[in-house]
Parts: sequence; structure tokens; C-alpha cells
Amino acid sequence: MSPQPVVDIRGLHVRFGEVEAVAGIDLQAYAGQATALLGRNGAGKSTTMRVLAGLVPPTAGTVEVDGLDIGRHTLAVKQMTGYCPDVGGLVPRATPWEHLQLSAKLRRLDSWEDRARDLLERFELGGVAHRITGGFSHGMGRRLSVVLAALHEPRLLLLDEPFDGVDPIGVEATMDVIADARARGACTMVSTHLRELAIQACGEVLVLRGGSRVATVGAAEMAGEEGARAYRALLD
Ligand SMILES: Nc1ncnc2c1ncn2[C@@H]1O[C@H](COP(=O)(O)OP(=O)(O)OP(=O)(O)O)[C@@H](O)[C@H]1O
Repeated sequence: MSPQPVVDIRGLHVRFGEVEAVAGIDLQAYAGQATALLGRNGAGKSTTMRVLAGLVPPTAGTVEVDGLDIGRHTLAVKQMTGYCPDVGGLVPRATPWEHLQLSAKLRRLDSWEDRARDLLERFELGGVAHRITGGFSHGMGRRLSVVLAALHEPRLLLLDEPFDGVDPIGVEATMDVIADARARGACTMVSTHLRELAIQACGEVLVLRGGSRVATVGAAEMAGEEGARAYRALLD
């Protein structure tokens, strides 16, 4: 018997007025797997992530996380999901530690402080744990967003553009978070434009174009110059 997918998307459509952001995506992702979403600007990557994060309702189709329908069990799915949005999500007047406190409280986490400190250190944010995020650089904000997504060791880890503008230490820390998630049997999805980092982090790559999936390939097939050519060909 094949295992039940953590993410099971069938016939997903998302429409914003005249715009069809997602035009019939099927996607299954499993425990211990990391899947990359690649595609040009406007391909539907972030919208797919937002649906999985419970922020955007499907216009049509079914979306299940661990067998739970996201429309009927939105709160339960949110509890088992960690989401790093592509933009925003941080409160400018709050510090990283206050963000972590709030997240822990909302999720009723016990003894989260050591893990929070460890994550902040790994992302070199320990020194700014009590500084308001309003003055953070773009990369610092990205790194904190990954920390917040990972704090509660979610069953489903959604990272939307986690590497965007992030320095090598932050990239390495994010790679470690993804590797940890895979090792403990979580399901990870990473949306990015950085093909080489996507294939380093993920075993499988989905290429989206115009709201549809145009290919699912093993990460190795996307590597190097040949992979770059293959990817380029899928975009046109
Ligand atoms: N809230 C919204 N209202 C109207 N249109 C939207 C909304 N969100 C997304 N779209 C549109 O849906 C399409 C897909 O957008 P989406 O953000 O999912 O693409 P993406 O692949 O993540 O792009 P990028 O790489 O630029 O982040 C785009 O045409 C976008 O303009």
C-alpha cells in the first residue's frame, strides 16, 4: 500500500476576479520529502503556498493536509503547518523574541525557549533578539521568518522565497532547517527562483507555468548547465 501523502492537491484552481492564478494543479508530497516550486513571476507558486497555509481558499478542487480537508479543518491544518510568507508577516514594533513568544502562545507550546534560542543563534539573530524588527534588513527579516516557520517543528513546512536576499550563513541555516525537517519526517515545500539552491534543498522539483504544472523532475535533472537549459526550455 502506498503511503498517504502529507499534501494532496487535486484539481486546484484559484481565481482572483479575471486572473486565474492557479489553473488546475495536482500535487502530492510525502513525509520526509522536500519539494521545490519553480517558475517565472506570476506562475502561481505563492498562491499555491498561500492555499496550503490556509490563507487563500481554493476556487475549485480539493486540498488535504495529512488527510484533513483544508476548508473544513483550517485551524487544525494551520496548527500543523509552519509558513514563511514571501513578503510581510512581521510586526515592525515587535522584537524577534516577542514574535516567538506569540507564536508559542498561539500554538500552546511548552518549553519552546531553548529551541527558539538555538534557532536564533543558528540564524545569527541572537544578538538582535530584543530589537524591534522595524529596522531589520530584508535578509534579517527573511531569516526570522524561517525561524518562526520552523519553531514548532511543523508537519508541513512551507518556505516561500526563503533564500531571497539572504547571506551564505542564512542560506546554510535554512538548508539545515530543511534537512532537519526531512530527517524528522516532515513534508517541506520551497518556492524559489534560485534553481541551484532549490535542487540542493529538495529531492523533487515542480515547474509551474501560467498556473499549471508543466513538469515534475528529480532535482538531479535540474542541476548544472544541462539542468539550466532544461529549466529554461520549460519556461517558454
Ligand atoms: N490577491 C491577488 N489579487 C489579484 N491577483 C493576484 C493575487 N494574488 C496573486 N495574483 C495573481 O495571480 C498570479 C499568480 O501570482 P503568484 O504570486 O502566485 O505567482 P508567483 O509564481 O509566486 O510569482 P513570483 O515569482 O513573482 O512571486 C499573478 O498573475 C498575480 O498577479
